[in-house]
Amino acid sequence: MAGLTIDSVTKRFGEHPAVEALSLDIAPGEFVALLGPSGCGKTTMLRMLAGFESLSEGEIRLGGRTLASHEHHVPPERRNMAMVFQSYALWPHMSVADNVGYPLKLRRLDGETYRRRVAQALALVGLAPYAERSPQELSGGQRQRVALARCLVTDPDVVLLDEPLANLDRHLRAAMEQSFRDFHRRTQATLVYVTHDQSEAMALADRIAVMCDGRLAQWGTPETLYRQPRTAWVASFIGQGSLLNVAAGRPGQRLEEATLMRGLAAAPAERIQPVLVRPEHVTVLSDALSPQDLRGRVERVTFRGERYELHLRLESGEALLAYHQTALGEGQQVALILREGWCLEPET
Ligand SMILES: Nc1ncnc2c1ncn2[C@@H]1O[C@H](COP(=O)(O)OP(=O)(O)OP(=O)(O)O)[C@@H](O)[C@H]1O
Repeated sequence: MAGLTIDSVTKRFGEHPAVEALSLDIAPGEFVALLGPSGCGKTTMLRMLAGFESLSEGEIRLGGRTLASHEHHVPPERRNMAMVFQSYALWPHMSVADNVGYPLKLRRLDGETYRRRVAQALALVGLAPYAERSPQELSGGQRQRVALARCLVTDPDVVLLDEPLANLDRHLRAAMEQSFRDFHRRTQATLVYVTHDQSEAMALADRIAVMCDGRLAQWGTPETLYRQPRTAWVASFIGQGSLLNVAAGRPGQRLEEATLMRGLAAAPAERIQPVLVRPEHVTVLSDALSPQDLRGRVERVTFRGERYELHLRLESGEALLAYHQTALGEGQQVALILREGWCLEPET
């Protein structure tokens, strides 16, 4: 298995850079997500990996081999990569088995080898009993599994997936996430998965590249992105949380309760360090307030089944999100303890 290197890749359409100086080192067999809002360049990057799009600058390598640079372009069919699209792209007039075997036919494979590889690929995605059906007779999730089987039949080094769950409903998406994890475990292929859905990326990927306006905002494991986001933009994109200004700490530092609470109590002019506070790190006390407490007013309460979400307003005017086990009245005053905060880089 070969690692995939994206080295300072830029793609311009006219003057506009869709991807700018993007570098990622992807380990062999790693499951990587490209995550970001619509228009940030995820699909363009994936299409450059597949070979459907040329590069303006930089280089893409698989193992030691250059796949693409400004001067050099290995065509898609010679990259040993497979791509799964949002739309499944199945042939409606062919059976499930023929759809899966199609890439082998293109490679002029026939006979017993052909039948064995199609059967193995269908078994891997749990669709062996559906081999002779037509794709129209399958559910959305089953069609997406046919598309997965079709891409793994060629035994690719790298599988590229472009929002493969976007057309499925929420329940089916959760079941399909498990299919993707199984698929990854069994094939050991390197997977690059494009999505704008942070919870999907967090659930699936070993590492996530968060993209913003064609650039890499942060590259790390789901845990790192959640606990140690670099900027307020990344923090707002991954999970929930509140942004407060405090007079303590420096970017990349974790603040413990005492320092955080002191830093919040300082004069407004001194509170210049942006800090992320996750809602699970806020304790809400609803009885007997004392004058030195940090206070907030409940503005909105949302029931989430296992807990309530409280949207609070601090006396400084800043908004704070907290979780709580019981419902509180809107307008109620509460005392707050912030147990932990993470210092962010100021936005440039
Ligand atoms: N063929 C093209 N010609 C001109 N501009 C393009 C082309 N393809 C993409 N772009 C532009 O490049 C930018 C990035 O597009 P891209 O499709 O890569 O974003 P994305 O993050 O995948 O978005 P989405 O999630 O909506 O698919 C956008 O501003 C888009 O308009």
